[in-house]
Amino acid sequence: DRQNDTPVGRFQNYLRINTAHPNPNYAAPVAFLTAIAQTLNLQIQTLHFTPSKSKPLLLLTWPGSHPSLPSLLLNSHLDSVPAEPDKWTHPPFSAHRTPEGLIFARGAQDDKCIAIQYLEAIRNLKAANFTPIRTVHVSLVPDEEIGGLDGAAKFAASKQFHDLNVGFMLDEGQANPGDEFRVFYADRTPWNLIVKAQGTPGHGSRLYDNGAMENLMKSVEVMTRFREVQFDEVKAGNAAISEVISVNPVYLKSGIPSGDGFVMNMQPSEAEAGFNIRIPPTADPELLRKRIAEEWAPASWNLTYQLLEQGPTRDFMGRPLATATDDSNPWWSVFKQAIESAGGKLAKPEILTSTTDARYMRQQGIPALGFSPMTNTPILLHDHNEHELIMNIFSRLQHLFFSQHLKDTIFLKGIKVYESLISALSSFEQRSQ
Ligand code: MET
Ligand SMILES: [Zn+2]
Ligand SMILES: [Zn+2]
Repeated sequence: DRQNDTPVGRFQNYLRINTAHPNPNYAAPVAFLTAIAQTLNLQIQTLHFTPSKSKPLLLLTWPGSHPSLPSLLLNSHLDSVPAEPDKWTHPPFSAHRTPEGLIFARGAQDDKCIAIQYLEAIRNLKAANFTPIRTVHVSLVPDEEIGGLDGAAKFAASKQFHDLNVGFMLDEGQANPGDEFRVFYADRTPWNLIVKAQGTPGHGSRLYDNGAMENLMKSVEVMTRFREVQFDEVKAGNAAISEVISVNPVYLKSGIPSGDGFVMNMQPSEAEAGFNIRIPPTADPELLRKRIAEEWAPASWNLTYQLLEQGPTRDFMGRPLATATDDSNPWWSVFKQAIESAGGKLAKPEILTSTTDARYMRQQGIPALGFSPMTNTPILLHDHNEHELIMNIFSRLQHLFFSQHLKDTIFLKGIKVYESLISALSSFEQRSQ
């Protein structure tokens, strides 16, 4: 119907497909986006990087007039983090639109908005008879929220990807409560660290050395001190959060279960803690590995550890994963001009506090920027009541009362920004890149 046959209608319908972990439905969004791509006359491929074929990657292509030039890649992930429906004002997969034009849904900001914006921008450019010089690809990838190992990681390492000859990539960014567009030239790489302690068990009343709890607590204390030193740099204004190493405990596990509680008069022989670590490109990963082995989880305290590095920290040449935002990167000035010609103002380029799939493309040496067209919007990714917002004072006041959404005017303006970006970046002719 007519309501559905609009950019906002398509956005809402996409949001109504539940692609939240731990069991994202990938078949439905692939079918949905394929149908849109057919109406746009794009080339459509569904790639699989797992034997079960349960994690499809949809690759859409708009061939350029000079297909031998390096191409432009626009990326968005299909999956989202889970939602706790009880804590939302509107059900997280209803894509409810308030009278003020706020759309509530898990994935509204992270990052289903950009998938639809890419496709609507292409629709408008095609309607205006624009022909790209460079080929434009849109990748809709699975599993970003769980590390991308069966998604972007395998895609970026594949022959299919290599054959795309990608020259530049745009990926997701983060909303800005202010009115500048945020752009990200690097991510922090996530490491998951599990520290396991063993120790002497015994009666709950005894005082002795080398208990599992004591050994684990020593580790937690050392890591907490490291965390404080990093955080103090941020608090003192010497660094942004994204420029330091963060180490946050995410679970603690020990004790001898009894009924719905624990045995209280026994000291356990095993204890475990999990940490989420994020490493900026400026940090030395080797130094951190050494620190973990020698200071955080030394064998001399009866500690062992598992370190899962979720993706690279260095590119294929051993360089930090950061995209240049100066004249050494010819794509940068084209990007910047495209934002300006759409009437936007760019914020100072930042490192992203969190992580995106762009790290896998940067690893291949491809310049990649994280970008968000969400200005004047509260940062609600992974939060309850994710949404988009308007710019006038009346709406800002309204926002005080309806603080959880993606305002459709911001969403529609975002389509215009992507039209400007796609047309400029795909028309950029310099051959050396
Ligand atoms: C665990 S890989 C990254 C997943 C998600 N984008 C995050 O930053 O947490
Ligand atoms: Zn995301
Ligand atoms: Zn996310």
